[in-house]
Amino acid sequence: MKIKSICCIGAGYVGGPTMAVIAQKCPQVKVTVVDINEARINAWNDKDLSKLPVYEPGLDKVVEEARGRNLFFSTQVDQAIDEADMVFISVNTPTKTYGKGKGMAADLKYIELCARQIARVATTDKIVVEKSTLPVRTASAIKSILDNTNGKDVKFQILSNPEFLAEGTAVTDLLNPDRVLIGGDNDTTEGKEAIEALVSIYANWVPKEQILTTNVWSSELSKLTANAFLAQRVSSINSLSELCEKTEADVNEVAKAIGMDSRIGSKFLKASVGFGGSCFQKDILNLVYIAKTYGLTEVADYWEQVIIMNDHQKRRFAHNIISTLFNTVSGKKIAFLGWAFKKDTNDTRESAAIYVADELLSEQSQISVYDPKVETEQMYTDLDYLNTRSSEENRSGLSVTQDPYETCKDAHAIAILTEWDEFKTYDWQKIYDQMQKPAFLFDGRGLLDIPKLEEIGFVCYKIGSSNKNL
Ligand SMILES: NC(=O)c1ccc[n+]([C@@H]2O[C@H](COP(=O)([O-])OP(=O)(O)OC[C@H]3O[C@@H](n4cnc5c(N)ncnc54)[C@H](O)[C@@H]3O)[C@@H](O)[C@H]2O)c1
Ligand SMILES: O=c1ccn([C@@H]2O[C@H](COP(=O)(O)OP(=O)(O)O[C@H]3O[C@H](CO)[C@@H](O)[C@H](O)[C@H]3O)[C@@H](O)[C@H]2O)c(=O)[nH]1
Repeated sequence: MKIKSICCIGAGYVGGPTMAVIAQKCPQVKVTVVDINEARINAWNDKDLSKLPVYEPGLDKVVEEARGRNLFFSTQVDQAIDEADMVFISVNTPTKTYGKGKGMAADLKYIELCARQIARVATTDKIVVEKSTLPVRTASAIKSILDNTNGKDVKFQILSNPEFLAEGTAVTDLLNPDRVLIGGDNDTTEGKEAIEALVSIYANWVPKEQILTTNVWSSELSKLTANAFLAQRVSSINSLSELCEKTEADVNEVAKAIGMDSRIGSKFLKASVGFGGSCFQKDILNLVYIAKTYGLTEVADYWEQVIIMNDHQKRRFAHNIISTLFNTVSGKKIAFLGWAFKKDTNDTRESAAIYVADELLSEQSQISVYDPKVETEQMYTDLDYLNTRSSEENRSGLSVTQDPYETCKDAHAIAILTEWDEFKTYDWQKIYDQMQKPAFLFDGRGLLDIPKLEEIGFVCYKIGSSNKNL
């Protein structure tokens, strides 16, 4: 089966970049990305490419090439579904905030709405592709909805095609993926044809040996597993960062030493203020919930520890600032460099910065933030979402500037929350001169040249080293 038209429901951090790359690499396929969020669609259609709703290095070029040729962004969801041979579902699947499984299970209401909408609208056979990250066995629920509510004898095939891109490197990850995973029904001719149809899309730029096909359940579970393993490495090294601080070992040296063992590997061993992002915590909680649902208590507890460690790491960083600043930050200005959950993205979901700010605001500090890509209102939305204090209190406790020197001026301490490269290039002498003394600096990312800063006069804390001067 040759795919001529693709619809993707959800124009977010995954739907937008993924479809832009598919459109760029498959000029013969019409790709329409739809969303109910009109402002987001308008931003995707903005002539000014710096206004795209997702900031990713290189994305503007890909969109520029394909948009209007075979890549379209629209709010006409029904029309795009009906036209398509293949429909990707790439909507959000956040942690449930209500009812059974609150705080753990994935909220699948948006997925179910999509399935019902596809069933209602479809007049021709469709391959429905799960691009969102979903609990294992969700495909059977989607299939049941599609088969039972269409009523027009339309045939549906369900594929699982989880996305492994990381934000900040989305375009290069999509262009050169380690693997593309496609789960489908290998037992039937129709299932095999559907798998082949999706394989042939990716084969336009991904070598065939890197396109892995499995059964649907393995594919769904592999996505949660991959994120759990990655996050586990960060929590593992973060747990040791605390031990390093007590023992005069250096976590970067330890990471390098163990990472040179090819069985361990060197990636994802960077100690930090804690992992953030929209995926790791959500997906591990989901995995824990699934394990609990099957009565697998030990399995659930094992993975939950990754989250417990991460929460500890964020809290520990904030408490360390408070205790170092003579046990009080009340009324003291603390400068935050970075708010995004990692560099090269404007995404702030679950960013460690939010939690560190929340702890410090509870101690009545005055926070000033600079982040090169995050909008001011987003920071307030992030804090308000925690519900710790009123929106007015968040606004009076935290201010935002567009100038890092302004942010750091008169501060008692600077905290590095995101590893933006530009922070390394600042005039640190100038920053030091304009700060309160002692000028404390807390590097939550192991980003800066600490000996050089100490020479200037800063009193530095670096995650995972013994910090003898403090
Ligand atoms: N962000 C990542 O880096 C990443 C990577 C891999 C996988 N994922 C997974 O991909 C999925 C999407 O993540 P995201 O970060 O792109 O989310 P997102 O919140 O950025 O985007 C989701 C979009 O779906 C839209 N939407 C929701 N319901 C809709 C409906 N019924 N009809 C039309 N549009 C609808 C929302 O308006 C939103 O714009 C999640 O399951 C996530 O776990 C995310
Ligand atoms: O050694 C490391 C590596 C990462 N992090 C932090 O971990 C978080 C997540 O980083 P990263 O995984 O690079 O970004 P995400 O965009 O969240 O990507 C993850 O989550 C996506 C959504 O499921 C998956 O598709 C990706 O494969 C997976 O890497 C960030 O806060 C990083 O700062 C560290 O602290 N130390």
